[in-house]
Amino acid sequence: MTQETHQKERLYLFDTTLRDGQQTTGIDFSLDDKITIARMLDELGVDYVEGGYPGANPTDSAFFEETRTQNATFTAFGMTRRAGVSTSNDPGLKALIDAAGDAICFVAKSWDYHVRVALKTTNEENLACIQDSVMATLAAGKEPMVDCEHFFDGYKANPEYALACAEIAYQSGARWVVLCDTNGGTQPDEIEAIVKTVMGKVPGTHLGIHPHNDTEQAVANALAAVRAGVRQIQGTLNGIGERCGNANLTSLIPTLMLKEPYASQFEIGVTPEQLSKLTVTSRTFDEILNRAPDRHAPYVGAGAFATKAGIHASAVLKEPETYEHVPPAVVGNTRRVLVSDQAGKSNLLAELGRLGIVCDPKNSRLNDLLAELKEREAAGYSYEGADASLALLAMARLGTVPTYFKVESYKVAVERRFNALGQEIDLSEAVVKVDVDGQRLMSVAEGNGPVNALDNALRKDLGRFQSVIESLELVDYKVRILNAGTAAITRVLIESEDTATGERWYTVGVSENIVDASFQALEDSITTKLMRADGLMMAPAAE
Ligand SMILES: CC(=O)SCCNC(=O)CCNC(=O)[C@H](O)C(C)(C)COP(=O)(O)OP(=O)(O)OC[C@H]1O[C@@H](n2cnc3c(N)ncnc32)[C@H](O)[C@@H]1OP(=O)(O)O
Ligand SMILES: CC(=O)C(=O)O
Repeated sequence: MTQETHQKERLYLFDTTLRDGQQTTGIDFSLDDKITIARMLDELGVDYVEGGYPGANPTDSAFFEETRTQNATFTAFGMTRRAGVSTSNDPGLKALIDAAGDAICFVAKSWDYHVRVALKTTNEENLACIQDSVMATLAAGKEPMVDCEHFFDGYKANPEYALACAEIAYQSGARWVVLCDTNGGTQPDEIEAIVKTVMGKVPGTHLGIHPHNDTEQAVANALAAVRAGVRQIQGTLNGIGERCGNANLTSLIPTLMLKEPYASQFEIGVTPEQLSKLTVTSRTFDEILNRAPDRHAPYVGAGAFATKAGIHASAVLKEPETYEHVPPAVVGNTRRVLVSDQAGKSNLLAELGRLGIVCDPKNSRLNDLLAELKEREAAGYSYEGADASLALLAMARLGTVPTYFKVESYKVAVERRFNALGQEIDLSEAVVKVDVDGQRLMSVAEGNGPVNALDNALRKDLGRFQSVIESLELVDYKVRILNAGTAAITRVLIESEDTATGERWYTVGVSENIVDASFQALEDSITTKLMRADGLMMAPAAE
């Protein structure tokens, strides 16, 4: 019997987060950001890290002075030599060649329309610009590659010229000729067909793809190009990039490693161990960008393996494969069964388990709790994102929750007045009366708004519990108005942190009155802190 050995083909990942990603509206990396992100990308296992455009701005120039990647090929980006100028007289090209880095990726025109309008030169001179720039890079001992800008649009307008640009780049010695869907409008079938014709001029082992996401098909276009023969993919972390973004490497990496026909045909530089860090990499990157991670992101979003529907949850708990396309752990994500108005008993039991609340599935109070949760959700509560409030409610209905303090009453006054200089002064003042161990405590506090004043007053004096809540901090406060008109209901979600341990939890309040809704969420937050300090409530398993 002969054993069939199957050699996988190598597929290369080229990351342009620090270059095309920097062209995203609203994203502006600092030098420190770039250094951190380059390290993350290197650890993730991509083959190329394109660091930016040395010479174009002080951050990129400094970055190239300070940074080296350990594993990935560190790449500078820039344009080919300017038309009508020799390579030795082009300061931009000199800055690129002189910059640290192992490779240079040139952006070159490949659409004759752009040559005429943007460069204002001849087709022949543009071909000479490509050739000279590649050869100068080789002469400097670096790896040249050429991003053929607008390749697909250029091919549709003038196929001979677009192909001539790709061919001259390859024949001059470019390691990679990268076909760019710069305006992002090309469809997967077109990509596949056009790449196949380019393969007649440049072998697939030297071809790359750089798709943009303007029709939300950058990932599909990258995969179409791979099926047609290219062996390098350019993309970014979390899909950032000019306009609607680039091909999302955070989605492409697991697809290439876990899905057919790619998984059997190709290997990439990312190991299964590196793949298991994908979720943390993606979320850390969002943290650097100072934005909330997309809950619905494929593979890595908090909702990517979250099950809400009762019928699904019941099956997932029997065998996860029933509703999961891959096991969440392979990408470092976790399974989550949510409790909401779509839930059944299976959801509830799973979530109670995650919150560390032990409950016999036959406990008759479970059905009552589920019914109450659904009624509360109908009234505006949302427990999906408020696990501490859910835990408190469940513990109260299935067992007991200690009464640490009882709020007898509270009052808030909001005042706007003008001082002697005519300056406007906004003042909020709250008075809270609480009963702790039969002793009435009254606190008065001011704040920059009624909710802040209330929070300050409630936490000013909780008697013997005061030292326990000292490390409690509110880190986020979200208000949502649930229906329009005079009967509007307000839902308040509060995120709290124990600054001593770094633990965070979420509580919810709902009322026709924003102050009352906030007060409910604040009370739940403080009770959670006290119960955790007493070991009566666990921190939930990580999402
Ligand atoms: C498809 C892409 O994503 S390409 C991404 C390109 N990235 C960036 O542009 C970001 C960084 N860019 C910059 O900081 C600046 O544009 C610089 C420093 C590169 C150049 O700045 P300036 O010299 O002021 O030129 P400016 O930006 O106004 O115009 C670009 C010039 O380069 C020329 N040019 C554009 N592409 C190319 C190319 N591939 N090869 C040769 N020349 C080119 C244009 O014709 C234009 O020349 P002109 O000034 O004679 O009209
Ligand atoms: C080079 C590049 O970023 C593009 O053509 O889209």
